Amino acid sequence: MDSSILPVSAEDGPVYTHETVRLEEGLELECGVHLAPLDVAYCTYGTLSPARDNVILVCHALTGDQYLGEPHPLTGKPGWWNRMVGPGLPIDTNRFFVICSNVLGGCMGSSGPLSIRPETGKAWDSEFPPITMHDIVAAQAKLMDYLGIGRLFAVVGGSMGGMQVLTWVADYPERVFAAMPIATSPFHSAQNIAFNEVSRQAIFADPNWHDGHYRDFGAIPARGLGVARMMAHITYLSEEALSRKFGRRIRHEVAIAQPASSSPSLFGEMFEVESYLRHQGSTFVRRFDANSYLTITRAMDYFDLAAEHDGDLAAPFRNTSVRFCVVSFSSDWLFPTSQSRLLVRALNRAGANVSFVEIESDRGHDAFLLEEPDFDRTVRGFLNGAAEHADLRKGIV
Ligand SMILES: CC(=O)SCCNC(=O)CCNC(=O)[C@H](O)C(C)(C)COP(=O)(O)OP(=O)(O)OC[C@H]1O[C@@H](n2cnc3c(N)ncnc32)[C@H](O)[C@@H]1OP(=O)(O)O
Ligand SMILES: N[C@@H](CCO)C(=O)O
Repeated sequence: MDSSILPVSAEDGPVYTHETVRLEEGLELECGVHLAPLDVAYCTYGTLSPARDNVILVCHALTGDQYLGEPHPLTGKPGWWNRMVGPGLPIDTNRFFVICSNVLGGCMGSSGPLSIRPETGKAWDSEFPPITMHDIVAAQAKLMDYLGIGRLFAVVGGSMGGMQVLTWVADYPERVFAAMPIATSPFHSAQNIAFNEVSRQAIFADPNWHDGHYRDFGAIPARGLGVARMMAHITYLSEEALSRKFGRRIRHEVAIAQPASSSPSLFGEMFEVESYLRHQGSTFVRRFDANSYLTITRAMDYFDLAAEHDGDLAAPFRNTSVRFCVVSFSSDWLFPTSQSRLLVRALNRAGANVSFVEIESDRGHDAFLLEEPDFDRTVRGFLNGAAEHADLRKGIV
């Protein structure tokens, strides 16, 4: 293993890097397929300590990627957590070395439907094998092996990122010191599977779907994927947030732009909220692949930690030494606080060291991506407190 690719002090290298590693040995997936080679695309922020003990792995959500701190290469938009990760920010890169990798199944450089299948020389497209949260985390663990990082100081993530956090602790308990699952759940609920299914059906209904081989036809199911995102985006917000942003306002320039007609038109006027959702749908299809969307939503649907342990959610965490901080948002109706409470109760039954914070916010599920001072204080406090504890323990041992 060549560990020299990582800067180990500020003088040794840049504070931001992005790379893709190709692991020829590949990965044995839960479905039985041996996926080789395995590509993992990742970004790092900050500087690795000489003892390699300051690593925070940030796990991204369904349509996130490794560009949490830097502008997105396709859209040019700021990194999705650039207000959270950086020098002096709650996840302080003056202290911590942050790694974020594109999930297995994703479309930003890690192995997924866009990758070339060695046997055919063509992209996998819709034939990419089904994956689970365990596979996603196993790919990250292989990246950590490659980088020579044995133990993570912390694993942090929101939404599907939180599912990965829990999977890390369940699958690699000895490799995690602290864990922060945010706006997440130990299982994907029936309601959330239902929403995912509507998104998927929107994609399948697009005439450009072509059974997932749309790229062979030089097409993409943009309408279907766009509608999928529009629908999903509603679930990331809240009634209060939508009312505050748009109310029942009409988008006048659209209404005025309608062609003159003697008969009244059913859609002569467009509500601001309609325009907003169309914008969210159309910008999304420029940066995301439909087969990746299907692959990852299915991995979320399969996620149910208790079911894997005969219904006992405490089982995967029994006798864990990991310190947890579970965070939920009061207006999140996609991953409601009740699901975080279930998790916290199970962690308590398992004898885990766990704290729980429900952040008061009326901005719904995506609040974890937005400016929320109480949330920032919670993240900063937990990570710095855990770091002090880690240092203290080092002194004792
Ligand atoms: C953890 C992860 O991995 S997540 C990473 C995935 N990334 C995302 O989900 C990003 C997409 N999501 C969003 O943009 C989410 O709405 C949020 C919550 C993250 C951002 O929220 P906010 O900052 O409040 O932005 P808001 O929801 O108002 O959207 C702003 C966009 O809507 C557009 N917009 C606002 N009002 C209207 C309107 N009436 N008509 C058309 N467009 C509109 C803005 O121009 C802006 O466009 P841009 O993003 O292309 O610049
Ligand atoms: N905005 C987030 C929501 C899901 O957590 C995403 O697109 O991944």
